[in-house]
Amino acid sequence: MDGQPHLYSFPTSTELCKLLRTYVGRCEKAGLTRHGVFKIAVSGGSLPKTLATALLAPSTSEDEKIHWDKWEIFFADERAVALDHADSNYCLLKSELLDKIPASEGVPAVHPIDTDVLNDTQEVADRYEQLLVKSFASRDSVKLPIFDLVLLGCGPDGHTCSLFPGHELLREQNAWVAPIEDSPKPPPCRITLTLPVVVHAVHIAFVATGAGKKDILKEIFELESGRSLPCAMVNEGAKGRCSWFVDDPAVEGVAFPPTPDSGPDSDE
Ligand SMILES: O=C1O[C@H](COP(=O)(O)O)[C@@H](O)[C@H](O)[C@H]1O
Repeated sequence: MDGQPHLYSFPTSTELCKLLRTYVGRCEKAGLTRHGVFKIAVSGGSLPKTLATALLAPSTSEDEKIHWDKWEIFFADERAVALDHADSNYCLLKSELLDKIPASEGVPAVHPIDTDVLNDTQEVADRYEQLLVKSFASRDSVKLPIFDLVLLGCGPDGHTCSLFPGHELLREQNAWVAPIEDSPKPPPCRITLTLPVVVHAVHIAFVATGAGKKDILKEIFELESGRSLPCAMVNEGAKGRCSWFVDDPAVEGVAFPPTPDSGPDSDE
């Protein structure tokens, strides 16, 4: 695998969703081969809707089939709010995707935050980290958890998860999950996977669609000033394990380093 992030650009989000499904399916297969389950961390924002379109479409072949009962779903970041709150990433994923999975296709294991301690964001983060320790302990020597796939969004300011530009959390090296109480995007109190955990995953993929992402993608991929943005730091840390799924409006006029292969992770 080469040392650069892969960039897959599609005329429309319909085409993007088709390839995103193929990519997630390959990541799932690799996870199942490796350890019999598929451990995925998902983001909020615009991602759950796109992911739902990709994954809820009927499968056209056995290869395309999603084995939901083998999925363990974690949250790349979460807002410190009740699970039925409009700001909750869990709530969003549930309404967009989880509630729509046909029962006959199996039920994924979903790991939301512990909402008993919402008044203490550090404790919410600590408990989520403990959950990861338990979930990953039997497999790894748990220096860092290794997700099979982390699915990320790219905010218009270059943030990803709840890692914001210039924030001290970008320097966190020890915690797996960290609290943030001064998020520049509301709500202020959140928890997030830290950068070392995100870039340690087997695969990392960004999904960014729409003309609203054009300026920030230009900065991330073309400009020196973009190198310190959280999304660019993921690119730098994950290199060839990182893929971007974008539509044409999101990358109009953006010059990218060439992607050397013909399809998502075709070298695996
Ligand atoms: O606040 C958040 O924003 C980012 C980006 O969202 P998008 O709507 O621009 O895709 C998201 O990835 C993150 O999970 C969420 O908490």
